[in-house]
Amino acid sequence: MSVASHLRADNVNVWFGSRHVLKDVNLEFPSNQVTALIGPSGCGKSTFIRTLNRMHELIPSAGFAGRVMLDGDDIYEPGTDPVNVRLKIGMVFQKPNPFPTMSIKENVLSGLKLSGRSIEKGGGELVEESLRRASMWNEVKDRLGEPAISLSGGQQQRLCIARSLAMMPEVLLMDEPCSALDPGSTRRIEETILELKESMTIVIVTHNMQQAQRIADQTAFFLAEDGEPGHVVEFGATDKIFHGPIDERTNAYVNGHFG
Ligand SMILES: Nc1ncnc2c1ncn2[C@@H]1O[C@H](COP(=O)(O)OP(=O)(O)OP(=O)(O)O)[C@@H](O)[C@H]1O
Repeated sequence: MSVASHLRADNVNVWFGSRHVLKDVNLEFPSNQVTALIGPSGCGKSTFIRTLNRMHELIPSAGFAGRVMLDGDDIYEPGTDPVNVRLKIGMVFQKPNPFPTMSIKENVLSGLKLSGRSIEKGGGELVEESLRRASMWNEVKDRLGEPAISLSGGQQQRLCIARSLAMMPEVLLMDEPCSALDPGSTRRIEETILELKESMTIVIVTHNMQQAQRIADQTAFFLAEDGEPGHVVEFGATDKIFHGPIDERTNAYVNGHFG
């Protein structure tokens, strides 16, 4: 298993208009590891994760400074195509967002089609592989032509994961992927994440402290204090953040005293 560093944020700063919302974020995401981003609402976790694949810049008032290095190359380097960046660094959102009337199979292939990539041999093998990796092949293999809306919420979220996987990303960003799901579906997604990390780098925003401890190798605690921009208070091995944090604010947050 590779331990080479894969994704790295160097001095990331973010603004919305003139409002500075993230200050000097430096984080490292080694390959084959899951990193959890935790912190109270509004501290900038979603904003930060969107800088990691250049989705942040789709917001008109968005400002950005810093570097995000993918295997040594800055994804913000002038001349770099953001569409290519987003193919390598996929994203799964809080609310499952499959195309509701498109079939399960078409949904898996939809990201590829939208990006204009060619699909080999009708895509059958890729659909199967992606659904297997998202741990839902056995559930849907006999109903690939049915619309995505016929799936449960948890299945729809795994379909969205399969859609991302069909693009063969190197990194998967997940913004609270289980917040709309029941505990059973949440567990299944967590199992999927642990399997996926064997082949990619994963960054996940979560409000669920148990979830971070179950799946994350390392954890970063974000905080925005007294109108100041959000920043990383503490970053390290998940066990250390939850059971031996250095900073008193981390200790208070992970033990549910605020946020
Ligand atoms: N599109 C936007 N335009 C202006 N301000 C925004 C926009 N999106 C987020 N913000 C502001 O940026 C700050 C960080 O928001 P963000 O959603 O990243 O926080 P978060 O930690 O992910 O919160 P939550 O846990 O509630 O999802 C907040 O003050 C928010 O109001």
